[in-house]
Amino acid sequence: MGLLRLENIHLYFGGVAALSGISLEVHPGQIFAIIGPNGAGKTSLLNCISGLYRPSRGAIFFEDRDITHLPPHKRAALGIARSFQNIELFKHMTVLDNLMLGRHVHMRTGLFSGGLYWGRAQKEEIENRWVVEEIIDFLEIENIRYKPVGTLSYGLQKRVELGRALAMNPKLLLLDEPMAGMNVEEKEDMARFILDISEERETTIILIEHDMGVVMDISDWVTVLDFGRKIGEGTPEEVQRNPKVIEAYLGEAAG
Ligand SMILES: Nc1ncnc2c1ncn2[C@@H]1O[C@H](COP(=O)(O)OP(=O)(O)OP(=O)(O)O)[C@@H](O)[C@H]1O
Repeated sequence: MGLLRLENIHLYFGGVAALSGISLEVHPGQIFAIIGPNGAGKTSLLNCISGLYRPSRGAIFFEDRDITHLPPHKRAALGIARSFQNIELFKHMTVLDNLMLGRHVHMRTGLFSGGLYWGRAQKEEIENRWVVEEIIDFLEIENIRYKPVGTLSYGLQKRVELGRALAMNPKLLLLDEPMAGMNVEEKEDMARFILDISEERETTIILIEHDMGVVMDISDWVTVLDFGRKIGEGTPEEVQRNPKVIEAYLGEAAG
């Protein structure tokens, strides 16, 4: 059974078709890559999955439940978390506080409850702190937990953003170009964390990435988009041999 299923997704902006009839199935535990040239529709597809965009046509199922009409926060509560192409953290706040904010989807008492609920809120806060400390260990960012995010290097900020998505304990993690703008060493670290998230935390991952070396190294399955259509899919080996994919994208990426 697929964890996530997209059926015939169409998305229009005015007269422009950003996505034309995309169907796909993501299985539990997969690292599932979406690749394709600029403007192919990758981010639009991710936005349809997270709920930021509502498809013009088609349906989306998560754990066999139709989520097509659910808003982003309800999808997040079901276990779908995302990171953004451009870092969207609170730069003046510490690493720890940014990660604690990532826990808010799990707080029953809410951020501003007081009085009567104080005891429960305090207990939840302590539990949340445990979860976040475990993520801090996992991402090896113990020594920067009290630093304001804005003072960190780009690579570390991306790692904190990953941590914030992980703080939601997602079943499905959506990563939009997690390695963009990184140097080789930072990319290697990020690739290792993605593999560890998949293996140790048993989280399914959908990944948009332009670095083909990384994609082919770490993905289980690759889907290729071009002009809003799916032009190929398969294992990394299959996709690299697909003439349509080579013509539309890989030839250009390799050259
Ligand atoms: N909010 C929007 N309003 C209007 N058009 C949009 C919007 N978002 C995306 N598009 C259009 O939809 C098409 C697909 O864009 P999208 O950003 O999904 O591609 P992409 O594959 O993620 O590209 P890149 O690799 O450059 O990030 C493009 O033609 C783009 O101009």
